[in-house]
Amino acid sequence: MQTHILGYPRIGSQRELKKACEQYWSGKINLDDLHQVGAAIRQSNWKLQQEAGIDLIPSNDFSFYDQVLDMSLTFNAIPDRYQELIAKKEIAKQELYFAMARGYQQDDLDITAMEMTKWFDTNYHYIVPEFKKDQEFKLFSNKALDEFLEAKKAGILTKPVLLGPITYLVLGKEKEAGFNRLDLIDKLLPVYIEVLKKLQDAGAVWVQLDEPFLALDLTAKEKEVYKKVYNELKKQLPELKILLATYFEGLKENLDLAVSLPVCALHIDLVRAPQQLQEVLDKTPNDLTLSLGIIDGRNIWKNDYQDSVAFIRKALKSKTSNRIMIAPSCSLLHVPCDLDLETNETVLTPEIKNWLAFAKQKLEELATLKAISEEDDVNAVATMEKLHVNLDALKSKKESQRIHKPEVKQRTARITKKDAQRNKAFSERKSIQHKALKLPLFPTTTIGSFPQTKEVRSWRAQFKKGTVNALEYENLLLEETEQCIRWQEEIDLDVLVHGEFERNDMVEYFGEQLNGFVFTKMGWVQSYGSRCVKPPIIYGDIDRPEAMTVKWSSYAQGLTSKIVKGMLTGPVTILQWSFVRNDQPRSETCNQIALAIRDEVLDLEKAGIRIIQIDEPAIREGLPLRKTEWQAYLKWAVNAFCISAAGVSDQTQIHTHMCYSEFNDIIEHIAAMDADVITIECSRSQMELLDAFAKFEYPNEIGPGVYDIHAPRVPSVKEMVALMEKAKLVIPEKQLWVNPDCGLKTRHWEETRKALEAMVEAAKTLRVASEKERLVTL
Ligand SMILES: CN1c2c(nc(N)[nH]c2=O)NC[C@@H]1CNc1ccc(C(=O)N[C@@H](CCC(=O)N[C@@H](CCC(=O)N[C@@H](CCC(=O)O)C(=O)O)C(=O)O)C(=O)O)cc1
Ligand SMILES: N[C@@H](CCS)C(=O)O
Ligand SMILES: [Zn+2]
Repeated sequence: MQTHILGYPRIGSQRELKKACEQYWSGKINLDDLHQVGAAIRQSNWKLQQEAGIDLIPSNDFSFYDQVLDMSLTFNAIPDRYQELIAKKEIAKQELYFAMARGYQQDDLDITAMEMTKWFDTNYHYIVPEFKKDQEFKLFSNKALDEFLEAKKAGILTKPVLLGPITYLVLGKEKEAGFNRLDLIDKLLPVYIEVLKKLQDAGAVWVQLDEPFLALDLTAKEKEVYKKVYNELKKQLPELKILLATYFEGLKENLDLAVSLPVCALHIDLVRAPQQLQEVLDKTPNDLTLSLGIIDGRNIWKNDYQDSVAFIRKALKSKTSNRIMIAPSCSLLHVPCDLDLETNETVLTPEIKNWLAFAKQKLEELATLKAISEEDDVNAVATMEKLHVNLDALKSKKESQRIHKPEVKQRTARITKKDAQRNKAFSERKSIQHKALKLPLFPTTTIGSFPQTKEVRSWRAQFKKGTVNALEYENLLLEETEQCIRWQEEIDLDVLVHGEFERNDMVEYFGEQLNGFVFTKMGWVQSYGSRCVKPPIIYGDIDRPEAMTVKWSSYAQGLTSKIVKGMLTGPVTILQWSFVRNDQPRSETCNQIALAIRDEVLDLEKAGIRIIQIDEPAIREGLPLRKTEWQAYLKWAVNAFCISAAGVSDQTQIHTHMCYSEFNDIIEHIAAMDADVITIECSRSQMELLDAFAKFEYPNEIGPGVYDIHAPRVPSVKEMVALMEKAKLVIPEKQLWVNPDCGLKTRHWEETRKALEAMVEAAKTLRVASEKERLVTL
């Protein structure tokens, strides 16, 4: 039996990659320096796995930005707009790669970045491949081979990891009409084969092809393409051992297809879909190796050895041990690097730490599981000891007094339908709110955060270190908030925000203040590119010991006669972006958070805040990957949002915000959230996302993002007016707000100011145009 992993976190345990990339982008280090950091991370990851005794160590799981973008560069799937950059400059591949990820605004060039979207149901974002009708592919980057050779030089024969061809195509987008991207497979496959041949010639024995789509709902055409592709690979590369990796879901009705593909090994996710083991065993041909994904690659709880060993032994009854591999369920990209770095016992108590395993600890778990499962004498001392230590940790968690709070459980049990309903319908609330708020047509606002400057972050870092005391820290933040309010008044925004300077992150900040959560110091996980998040850990029943944001919002409101919008993160997003307890349904945990947020909403209202935004960017990402499970999820998720929002009076306006979402297939549920105003990220899709709202005749108000904040570029008034004119074609103007896309926290003040000034001018231009139109029709 062999152990292997599908991928290891590549940010470095001290976030070395993030720091090096950002230094490179700001010109502080050169390309060689950056490459050295990358190489050091790879070496360290390989060594760690070697030391832990992992049998089959992956390579090419490293990436400077994103593994999907790596594939696009490998196959030369470079959108045409970058040709100008290639032609104009003798550009290094690495620079072109970053330009594709982040856009390029230099030397008179203004090239937009490629789109970014969620990686399945995770909080990781990938760069969406762009395909055109006459798309050609050729080998452009040798990254997979280079990294294989690099590891080989270090004495490790790795298993290179590539995104499988079908998943790669499905993850992409047709950028013009008239073709189906899956039909590009005939052009793509020869280049895949070229890459695989090179790896084989260089000595690779195993190659892992990630095909998570094989575990999702497939069309007949997709199924056919799976057969065609893997048969062709077998024909062209009969000697190469392909490990086909599925994860994030069970194979279900695709099982027959999966086991019929002529590959050497099939990896299945037994954490998400433990029930599939028996059927998979029944159907797996003798010569197909089965890789059991038994350690949770998406969560941070210690593995249950007893359970896992039972799974492994069950598999060993059907198959010989040389046909079994064990592994984490998916790449460890989604968990933090190393629990050993959590040394501050006041942040993470030893009791709770003893329940956890991060990536490095999961390697140890894997090796231990192999040792236990291969032990013939089940009473052997070493085996029993390891099992007992594990059992003790799990028992300590199960019985801990810290987890269960009867009053919290009783409160969620008492939730009624009425708790999730506003007093009056939106049609009536609308005029009550308009009278109370007196906002102009096309009201302007922002999504909440303003630049989190180095200074703001360093105050927080110093406060956490103890070199700045609580009062000094608070005063610095209050000053920053005041400047932010003055600044918004000056540029004449209609609905102001306090700026979110007090927040390290929109989820971690709330986690830190709620009971039932613990957080880490070094538990970073890559979110996109160099950006990381530190998900809090929900270990027990959740309640709110005291108000969390009222101080900031009411201070900001006290500074101005304009309306300041209160700013909260919603229950589904807090749930989705945290590591969640695994001893009760997610819906129950979500309801507990919803009640805590509801209390905060009511406290904000009491403190005189008249508009409250409850951000729910993760509602769509939380959708189950299989459609049959959507309804059940949407029911509890939307209900949790409603519970958090519905306690207010009709006069109080509730906003929500979502980004990276497509709404077509869930629009009725978005409508059921019944937020008075929804702001959505729209600029990169040129307002196309509004079509879903238009088709549904969505009655509530909408703020489509009028400019992309992911680049430092300042948009012109003209282009924002044009985008809003486009919006007006599908949504009545009385329903429309004007705001940017979200993410201003990642920008600098200079470009933020210029862009928002232009945005306010755009709104004013729209108002004048609308008044003219009104007079003409009179
Ligand atoms: C809206 N998005 C979010 C997602 N998930 C979240 N949990 N939160 C989100 O906001 N998912 C979808 C999108 C993803 N988008 C982003 C956007 C931006 C970031 C980001 O900026 N991440 C920061 C880390 C933020 C943070 O925690 N900051 C801390 C500082 C931590 C730190 O680096 N400290 C330094 C010392 C600082 C100093 O001295 O100056 C250190 O420890 O060395 C804070 O503000 O206190 C990032 O840097 O990557 C993420 C997702
Ligand atoms: N209020 C948050 C939403 C991000 S999705 C922000 O502006 O950063
Ligand atoms: Zn957002």
